[in-house]
Amino acid sequence: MDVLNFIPKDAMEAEEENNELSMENSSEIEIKIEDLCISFPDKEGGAPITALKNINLDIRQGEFISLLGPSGCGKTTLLRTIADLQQPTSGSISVRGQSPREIRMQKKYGIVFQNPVLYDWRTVRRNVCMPMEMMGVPKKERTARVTKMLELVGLMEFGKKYPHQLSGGMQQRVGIARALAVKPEILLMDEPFSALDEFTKEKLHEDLLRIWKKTNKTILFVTHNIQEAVFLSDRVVVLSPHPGRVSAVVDIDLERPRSLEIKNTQKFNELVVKVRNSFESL
Ligand SMILES: Nc1ncnc2c1ncn2[C@@H]1O[C@H](COP(=O)(O)OP(=O)(O)OP(=O)(O)O)[C@@H](O)[C@H]1O
Repeated sequence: MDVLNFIPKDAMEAEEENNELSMENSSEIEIKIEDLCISFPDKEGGAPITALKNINLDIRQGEFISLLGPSGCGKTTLLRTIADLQQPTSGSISVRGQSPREIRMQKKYGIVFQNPVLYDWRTVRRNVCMPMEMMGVPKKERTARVTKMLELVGLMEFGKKYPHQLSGGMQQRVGIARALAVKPEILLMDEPFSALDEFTKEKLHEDLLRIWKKTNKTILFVTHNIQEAVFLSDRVVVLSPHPGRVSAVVDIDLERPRSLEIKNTQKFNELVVKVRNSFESL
């Protein structure tokens, strides 16, 4: 079986039925970022480092947004601030009218990092289960939820394996299943595929789009890869460095559902050029 291509439709349909949010809400603003500035003290006693300057951005419920930019432009800082792992120096972020802290406390964020940080001594099932154990989800529900998530990411046959028995792409799928298992409303993904080879990455791109469509999550996806951002996103937020700021927001009006063939189209390549040309001060 080709694990990377296999995501059963039933699992996704079940997930869709379970989804508490309706597409009717899809034009609602979910995340509002206003005049956000973040500075860090300079470790050598110099002037503070301005990581982000005057960021203004509205993100709608159910959108797939990429934060794109070169190293040091503040992508991770912005994601961490939305996740309440970093506090604004000035300006504000509200999520569904609440603070990032309130949303984090309600477990409405799912976070996927570049390195999935799996526990080697736990099986795949028990890795996916772990956040639910910490939340005190009853065992019966945990078990059902893990099964559903493994179906969703195409790893049903690997539940009893340990992380070291999986490829990098499969480990990242476990990370996605674990993030989704707590039923987040918003998925925050920080360069989740950047360590993977191109073939695995492309398969995960297609599968991520299917999972996104079926679960109707809002996704914020950090990347420095222009093609990746264009292929996945509804909008690409282009960040430029020194200081980190939004230099453009590019609408990606490619039809959905998207398959890899779309990369061969003139429109895709025009959008890649448009995004590339929108960087400032590189
Ligand atoms: N905790 C911190 N203390 C001091 N400076 C920081 C801290 N976190 C980030 N910075 C600085 O803020 C700027 C933005 O960093 P950030 O990691 O958000 O960028 P990035 O776009 O995600 O980069 P990369 O693609 O390399 O991960 C950089 O100049 C970085 O050195």
